[in-house]
This record gives sequence, structure tokens and C-alpha cells, in this order.
Amino acid sequence: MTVALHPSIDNGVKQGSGSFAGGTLACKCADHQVKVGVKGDVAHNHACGCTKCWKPQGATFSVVAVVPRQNVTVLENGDKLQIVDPSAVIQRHACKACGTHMFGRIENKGHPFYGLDFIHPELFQEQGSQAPQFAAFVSSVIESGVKPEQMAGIRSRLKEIGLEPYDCLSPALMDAIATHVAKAKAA
Ligand SMILES: N[C@@H](CCC(=O)N[C@@H](CSCO)C(=O)NCC(=O)O)C(=O)O
Ligand SMILES: [Zn+2]
Ligand SMILES: [Zn+2]
Repeated sequence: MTVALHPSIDNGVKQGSGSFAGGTLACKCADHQVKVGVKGDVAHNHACGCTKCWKPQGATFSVVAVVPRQNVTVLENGDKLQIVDPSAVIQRHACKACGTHMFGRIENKGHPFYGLDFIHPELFQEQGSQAPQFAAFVSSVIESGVKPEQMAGIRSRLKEIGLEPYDCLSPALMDAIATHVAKAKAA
């Protein structure tokens, strides 16, 4: 049986249109859905194995991407949003009724990713946003109950669908973080 990672990638990674102009994210409630508008395409889309990112029922990984925070607007039913963990670096604003994370925001102005919000592209009502590019925090799925002996199968399935597995972020993002830290130290 094929290893299940996340419903949006289990049948293969669908490439983005390359011209996604943005759209609306909707939560999983049957009515009074929380709706969040996003301008423009997402960036650095990835599968994330960490315990903090929201996953749909039964998924092992989340699929999460970033957008400039000024491109994110709560459109409807914002009164249903609450911050999951105010002490986390990424403050995830989730629907109180269905638990779906609508956007994650970094409020620490010194953080390397300050200015970017984390969103889940599968919640777009529209098609065509950037496809996942890699898999991050892969070893962290063990913290959610995956057995260590399942990891070889998970990593090989990720590679099979074109998502290079990393146990932190991708080298490009880790380099960006280190560059920010080095500049902050030098200042
Ligand atoms: N092993 C931990 C890792 C959690 C973690 O550090 N997650 C990253 C990536 S989230 C999106 O890529 C992170 O930056 N977290 C900050 C935060 O969540 O506030 C675990 O699995 O919990
Ligand atoms: Zn909801
Ligand atoms: Zn994560």
C-alpha cells in the first residue's frame, strides 16, 4: 500500500499555473465559513511534518506556504478566529468551530520571516497556486506517532513525488535564516 502523506499530494504533485493571482481561503465549517482573502501567489510551498502546522483529518503532513502579510485580509466571520498558541513564533489563527488554521502570523519583528504569513493553499477555493517544492521537518512526524521504522518508506515516497525530504527547512531557507542572523549579529 502506498504511504499516505496528504490528500493534495498523494496522487502526485500538481504544478501551479505560474500566474495565480490570489484567491479566497475557506475553513471547513458547513456554514458561516471563515474566509480569508490572499492577493497574489504563494511562495516556498512545502509539505511540513511538524506537530504545529494544521493538517486535514488523517494526514501525516501539512502543506503550508508563505505570502506577504499585507496580502492577507480576513473577509468573513473573523469573529470565529482565535490564536492557537500565543507563545508560538508563528501565531496560528484558527477557526474555533472546525479547527482549521486560516493563517499563521509572526509578530516578532526580529524574526527572519517577519512580514510573511503562513497559509494552507489547499484551502483556496481557486486552483493554480504554486505547488509544494520540498518537504520540511520530516523527522518530526515521529512526534505525532509515526514509527521510526516507517521513515524510510515516507522519505522514499516524498522523493518519488518530487519533494526532497529535509529534517528542517530547505537549504535555501536555512541559508536565508543564517544570513539574517549573521547580519543581526554584525549590526
Ligand atoms: N519538532 C518540532 C518542530 C516545530 C518547528 O520548528 N516547526 C517550524 C516549521 S513550521 C512551517 O514550516 C517552525 O518554524 N515553527 C515555529 C512555530 O511553529 O511557531 C515539532 O514538530 O513540533
Ligand atoms: Zn470553520
Ligand atoms: Zn510546520
